[in-house]
Amino acid sequence: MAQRPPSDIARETLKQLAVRRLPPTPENYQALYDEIAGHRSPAPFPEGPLRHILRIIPGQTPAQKRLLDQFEAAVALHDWSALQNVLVGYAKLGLHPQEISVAEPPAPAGPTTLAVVLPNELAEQIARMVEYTLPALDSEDVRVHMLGEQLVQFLRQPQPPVSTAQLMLANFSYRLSFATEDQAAIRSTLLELLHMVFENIAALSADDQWLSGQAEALMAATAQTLSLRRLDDVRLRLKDVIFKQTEAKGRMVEAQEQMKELLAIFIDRLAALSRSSGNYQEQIERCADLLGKATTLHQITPVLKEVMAATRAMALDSRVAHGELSDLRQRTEEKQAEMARLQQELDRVSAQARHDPLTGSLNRKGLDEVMERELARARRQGTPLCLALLDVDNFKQINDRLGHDIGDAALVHLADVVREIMRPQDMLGRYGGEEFVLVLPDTSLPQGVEAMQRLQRELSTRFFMQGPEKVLITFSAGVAEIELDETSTEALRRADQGMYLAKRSGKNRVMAA
Ligand SMILES: Nc1nc2c(ncn2[C@@H]2O[C@H](COP(=O)(O)OP(=O)(O)OP(=O)(O)O)[C@@H](O)[C@H]2O)c(=O)[nH]1
Repeated sequence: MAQRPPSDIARETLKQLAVRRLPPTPENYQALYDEIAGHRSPAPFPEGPLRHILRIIPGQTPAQKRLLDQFEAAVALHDWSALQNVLVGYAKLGLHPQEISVAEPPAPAGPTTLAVVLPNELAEQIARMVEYTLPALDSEDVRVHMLGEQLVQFLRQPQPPVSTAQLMLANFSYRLSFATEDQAAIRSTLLELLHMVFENIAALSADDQWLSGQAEALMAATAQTLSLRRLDDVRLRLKDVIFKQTEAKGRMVEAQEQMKELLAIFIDRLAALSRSSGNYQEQIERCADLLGKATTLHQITPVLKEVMAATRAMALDSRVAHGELSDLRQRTEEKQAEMARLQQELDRVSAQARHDPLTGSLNRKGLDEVMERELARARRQGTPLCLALLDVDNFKQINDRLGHDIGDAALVHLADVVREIMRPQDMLGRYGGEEFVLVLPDTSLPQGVEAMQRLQRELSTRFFMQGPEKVLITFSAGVAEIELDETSTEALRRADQGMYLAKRSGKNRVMAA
């Protein structure tokens, strides 16, 4: 079919616009034109959007500037293949950093291909930061891990170009923002769940003061944002709760068993009693019958004898049964009284619990009280008071290698050595999982540091034996002397910082804070 000249098609298009009463917009004109011409016109060149891109792509280095000029020319000429070359040029800037010389700040215009590269030290710092971040993210988020690993790999190449690093960092941090949002949501949902569990424990144990007290403490701990220390606290308390619940359940099962036994004996006795009274009834009826028929004293005498014997046997049986039953009742009452006493005792001791059940050292509550008491005394008497915070070194390894129970035993060993080595007036409290606080009255900072170092030396000579294996337990510690205007919490925070420094400086050492 012969092609119609464009002027013809244009005329026809205008006519059709009028005939079809279409608004004369460029889109309607284009669509009608295509219809009449019988083909689709090529899409217009996107000059506007491309000029927008032109304004934002980097053009600092001479190489970038050169490519920018080429980009502008390609847009002006509507030249797709020139544009393609420019894009390939940009990609190469990032792909071959070794061909690009360092230029920071950018060198004056020149013919060589130059790009700004990241100083190696900075690149390494960023790489490490990304590396440290990755384990904290959800391992199921494959994309963020992949982007992170690519970024780390790229940053560890010699002289990574800033522009590529910037792009990769932007991609990674975009993805990271979702991942961290997810993490925050997971944490708060977990906290809510924990909170619900604790609420449930509290509701179930409303009549047990100790349990509901512990459950309240757990609820308070989970009402705040999470920190490792708080989690440790929650874990320890939960351990206590589980222990107490298991113990209480065991006692209940035992009591139930005893009650069942008593009831079984009781039923046996009742059955025996009704059996013997049934026999008695029969005997008496038979005797009454014989008596009715008897006409002589001779005939009556054996009947009377039988009645007497049956009555005596019945009375004896009743006495025995009565004796046994009152014995049973007494034993039941004693059991009940003992259980009530045990429960009261347990509640009383638990309510006042100041000690950690594992190591026998003070618990947080006991420690707080002791610190306040010693602080008041030190202020009254004008004597120095030191707080030392010690954390067992590499304790996770002990747990992982020897098991949690042996880990527990190691903590008990440490507490025993502390009690043996330190002065009687020094007090030991368990602050968290493998963290302990020592309250050292009448002790200046140098003396406190000296005392803790002595403890370290002694601990290294008293091995924690595991069969034939000698397990060496060491710790890092920070020591703070409480200042005049300071609270014990503030001093403890300083000691914590000292301990942290001791860990950072290689562990098994004591730092004054
Ligand atoms: N067996 C036992 N382990 C506990 C107890 N409380 C805390 N832990 C464990 O102690 C370990 C502490 O590990 P980290 O905080 O990594 O410390 P670490 O291994 O001592 O390392 P550093 O402190 O850096 O020397 C964790 O594995 C806890 O599970 C406890 O009561 N018994």
